[in-house]
Amino acid sequence: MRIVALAGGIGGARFLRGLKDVVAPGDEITVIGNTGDDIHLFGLKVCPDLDTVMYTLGGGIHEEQGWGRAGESFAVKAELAAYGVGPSWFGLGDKDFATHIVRTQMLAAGYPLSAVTEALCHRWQPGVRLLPMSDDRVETHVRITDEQGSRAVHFQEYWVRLHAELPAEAIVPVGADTAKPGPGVLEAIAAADVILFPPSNPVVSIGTILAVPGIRAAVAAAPAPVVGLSPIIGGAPVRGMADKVLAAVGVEATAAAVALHYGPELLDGWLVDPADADAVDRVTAGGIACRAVPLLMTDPAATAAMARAALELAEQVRG
Ligand SMILES: O=c1nc2n(C[C@H](O)[C@H](O)[C@H](O)CO)c3cc(O)ccc3cc-2c(=O)[nH]1
Repeated sequence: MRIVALAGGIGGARFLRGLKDVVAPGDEITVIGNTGDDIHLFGLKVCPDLDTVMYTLGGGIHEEQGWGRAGESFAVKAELAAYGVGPSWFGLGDKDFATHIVRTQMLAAGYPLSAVTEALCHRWQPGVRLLPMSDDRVETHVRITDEQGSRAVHFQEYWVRLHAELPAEAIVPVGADTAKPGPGVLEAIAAADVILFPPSNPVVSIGTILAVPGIRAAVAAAPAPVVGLSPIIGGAPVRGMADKVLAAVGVEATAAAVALHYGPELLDGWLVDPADADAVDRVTAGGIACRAVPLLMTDPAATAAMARAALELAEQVRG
């Protein structure tokens, strides 16, 4: 079976680890990774969501954080600060720097991001094919208003330095409108037997992937059933600040609202947590099959059960 998942960072990567546990030998998992979180720092290109998937599935992730490497040190970061070279609010560790140096070196040599990602994954062996949503530069910016007035800040500054405390007035994936789907992306979607939307951020992760011209239409037209898992449990995001960016696009932070935001032209099935069982009728009425199953990824067994439930729902809705 060919499974395609559109994934962002921490939630998506953790879900994929459970998916790997439940697929049969010979099944192929292709991950279309969000690159809108990418940021250029110290002359290096950092790809947080691609790296989180690669490190999580490759066994190098800092488990509690869900980003960056396990067993990190921050000597380079301290030296940069000693030179007064910022920003200091983004925690790049010494091991992580090597990834960004290799990536930037390969990009400078003319390799596209997709080839760079393949090369990095050759070391990490994540057990999935990780495709950037695009080889073109897309960077999500957030419009905010504070004492300096109204301005756009890079998503990472909004998320990490500002802790998403200010309302996000608009979310702009800069470059998305002229970006092309990365190599293999549309082909993987068309050839998929199942397409999954893991519990990633529906706006800045999966929404950004769908903003690349051609990808949303490809998912909508795909013969495969599309099943998503709610990132909202009990009316609140499990982690991160998804409610802040949902508000920016006028979507309430509920399990039902996110499903209807994707819409029945994209989704065939949607899983909600039992805490949101009241959403089942609303989602079903919206033309999307809906089931309530435990969605808290408390441990590998729980995550595997979620992945199994998603694949089962896909078979039930397969038209
Ligand atoms: O909250 C934080 N998130 C950090 N993240 C997480 C990042 O902001 C998120 O993973 C995504 O961009 C949101 O999904 C990093 C991710 C990387 O790949 C590399 C470095 C960082 C550093 C931080 C950090 O200092 N604080």
